[in-house]
Amino acid sequence: MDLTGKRVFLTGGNRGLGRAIMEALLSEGARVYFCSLQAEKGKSLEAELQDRHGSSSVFFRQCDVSDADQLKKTFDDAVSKLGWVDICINNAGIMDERKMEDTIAVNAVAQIRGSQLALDHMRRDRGGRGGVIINVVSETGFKPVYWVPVYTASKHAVLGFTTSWAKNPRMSEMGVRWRCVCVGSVDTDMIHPTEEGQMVDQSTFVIPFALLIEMSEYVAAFLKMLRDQAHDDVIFEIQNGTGGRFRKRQIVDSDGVSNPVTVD
Ligand SMILES: NC(=O)C1=CN([C@@H]2O[C@H](COP(=O)(O)OP(=O)(O)OC[C@H]3O[C@@H](n4cnc5c(N)ncnc54)[C@H](O)[C@@H]3O)[C@@H](O)[C@H]2O)C=CC1
Ligand SMILES: CCCCC/C=C\C=C\C(=O)C/C=C\C/C=C\CCCC(=O)O
Repeated sequence: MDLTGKRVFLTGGNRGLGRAIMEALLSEGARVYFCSLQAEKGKSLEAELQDRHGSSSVFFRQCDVSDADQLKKTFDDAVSKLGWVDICINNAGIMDERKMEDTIAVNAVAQIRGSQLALDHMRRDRGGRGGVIINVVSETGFKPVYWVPVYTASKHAVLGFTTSWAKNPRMSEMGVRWRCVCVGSVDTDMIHPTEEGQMVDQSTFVIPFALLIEMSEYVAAFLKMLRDQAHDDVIFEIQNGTGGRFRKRQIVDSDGVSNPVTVD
């Protein structure tokens, strides 16, 4: 897919992974509408990026994605500013085991709701132009991680939702592709818990620096995934040093590989 002129809706764009992807997409000639919780940071980033890429290339609106009404109004505003949305990136997320409801609301419900808004807008069978819906999940979407069980549950939810929609037999008629970005750890604010309790058993938590993925590798892999329209697979895994790859989820019996069951 040529990204020039593509119209992108992105949640959580003011820092971390979202910001890096937004800047890369703008450099590729895409136009991006982004939202985040922090109004001041978002406004100043919008001004900085408009100076660099042009005033009609990037738009910001403050939005709490866990508020259904705010998310709908923000998505509608993106459509009105951009004309339409080709690529929806549900990226906003939090990690704090003390805030179970918030974690599920932001990481799972808001990504699901964002996907539904995008699908309704993009569906060719209902007059839309088609598009791609990308949910930024995590490796925790398909593996247990004992430091962060609630966070892990929220990511499993989005993986289940996304792979289920992608299986809909009418999806090619709808003209929509689905992706789950399942990335390992990238050094952003999120992976540095500052308060006791943000993770379970923080005392045993050590960041294995050798596993960290460089932001530049994350961005390159993400763009590779976006350009690749050939794959039916939904899960795109990004691990340190791999450059990213599509993969299937398998359930393997405890006696090894005797009877692997591919579930997507
Ligand atoms: N950093 C990492 O190692 C990994 C991150 N991820 C996922 O990537 C996504 C981005 O994470 P990072 O950039 O690392 O984190 P970050 O903490 O640097 O950025 C999170 C972004 O989400 C936004 N956000 C949070 N709550 C929001 C809300 N209620 N409404 C609107 N925006 C909200 C923040 O404003 C911020 O822009 C998250 O979904 C995270 O779970 C996945 C795997 C690994
Ligand atoms: C490698 C550093 C671990 C930092 C964990 C903190 C937050 C991670 C959030 C993510 O979404 C990252 C996704 C996966 C890494 C988490 C655990 C690694 C488990 C290692 C393993 O058993 O494979």
